[in-house]
Amino acid sequence: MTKIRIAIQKSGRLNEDSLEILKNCGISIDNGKDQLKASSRNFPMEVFYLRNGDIPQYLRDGVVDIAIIGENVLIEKGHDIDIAVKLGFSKCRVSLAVPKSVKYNSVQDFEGKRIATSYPNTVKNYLEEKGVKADLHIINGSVEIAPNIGLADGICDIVSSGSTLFKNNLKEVEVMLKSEAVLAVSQKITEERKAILSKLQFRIKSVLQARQSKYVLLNAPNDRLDAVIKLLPGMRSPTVLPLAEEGWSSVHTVINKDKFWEVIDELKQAGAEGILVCPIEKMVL
Ligand SMILES: Nc1ncnc2c1ncn2[C@@H]1O[C@H](COP(=O)(O)OP(=O)(O)OP(=O)(O)O)[C@@H](O)[C@H]1O
Ligand SMILES: O=P(O)(O)OC[C@H]1O[C@H](OP(=O)(O)OP(=O)(O)O)[C@H](O)[C@@H]1O
Ligand SMILES: [Mg+2]
Repeated sequence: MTKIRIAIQKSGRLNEDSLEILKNCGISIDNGKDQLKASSRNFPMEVFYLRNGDIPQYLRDGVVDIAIIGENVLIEKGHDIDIAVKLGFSKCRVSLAVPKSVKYNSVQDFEGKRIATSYPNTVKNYLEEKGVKADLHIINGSVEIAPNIGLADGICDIVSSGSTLFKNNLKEVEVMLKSEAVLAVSQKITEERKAILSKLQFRIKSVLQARQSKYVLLNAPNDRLDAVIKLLPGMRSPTVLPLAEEGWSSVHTVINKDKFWEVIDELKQAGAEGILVCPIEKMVL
């Protein structure tokens, strides 16, 4: 039987969330400790556990068909690789930073300076576009220490909370790109495996939509129903059911989780009571 071959980071920041999203898609993976390859019991899929930085080459060679990888790595090493869907986790940016004490005006300040980074292509392209020439020092980790030990004048690295920059007395001065985990696809994927990919994509979409949404149940007096319903768009329109107590209704709907706290005060003011908010496991539109 044909299986789709997916690359997942062996260990590191993407590993857990990548396995979690497959699990939420109902895909069980037999996973022995220290195994570099595993198969799914209930979906035509083989999983390869690889280093994040090696994955673009595996995709290019067609050794794997798809991968869960940081968009930033594709920008650095995989311009020829397609993105099927953005996965909404491991959000970060790739930025230039300099010591806090340095007075910074513009990207032109990097002219002739030494920049330490693990993302040389990204920095080179960014600076070329701005007409700036700098001297790049490629290092694989602990990049933020470079200015403190006299290795570089500035750095380019991943920033999320900013705490690593802060602890190393650096400040972020240019955001070069924003990134999140994505499902990437090899250009060499066969038609047969594309059919499996489209099944997987359908499941991932349902999981991501569900993660973004909450199921809301509330009670409202019938004479306030119109005002309550106006605040609740729902998937099509809210469900309204009579309560056992005369003159009251129960309203059921789906709300985008980012909007929930905004809407709740308005709902209370409009007369809603006993508001319940529940997670949604899957959502098929
Ligand atoms: N602090 C962070 N916050 C959010 N996302 C991050 C952060 N650091 C890294 N990422 C994202 O997670 C990906 C994996 O990062 P991680 O540090 O685990 O691996 P790595 O050392 O770059 O790769 P490898 O697997 O080759 O060792 C990065 O490419 C980036 O997309
Ligand atoms: O802005 P922050 O929230 O501090 O995150 C940024 C840091 O996270 C990543 O390092 P990681 O912890 O993955 O270590 P690594 O260099 O060993 O990959 C990245 O390389 C930064 O150093
Ligand atoms: Mg890291």
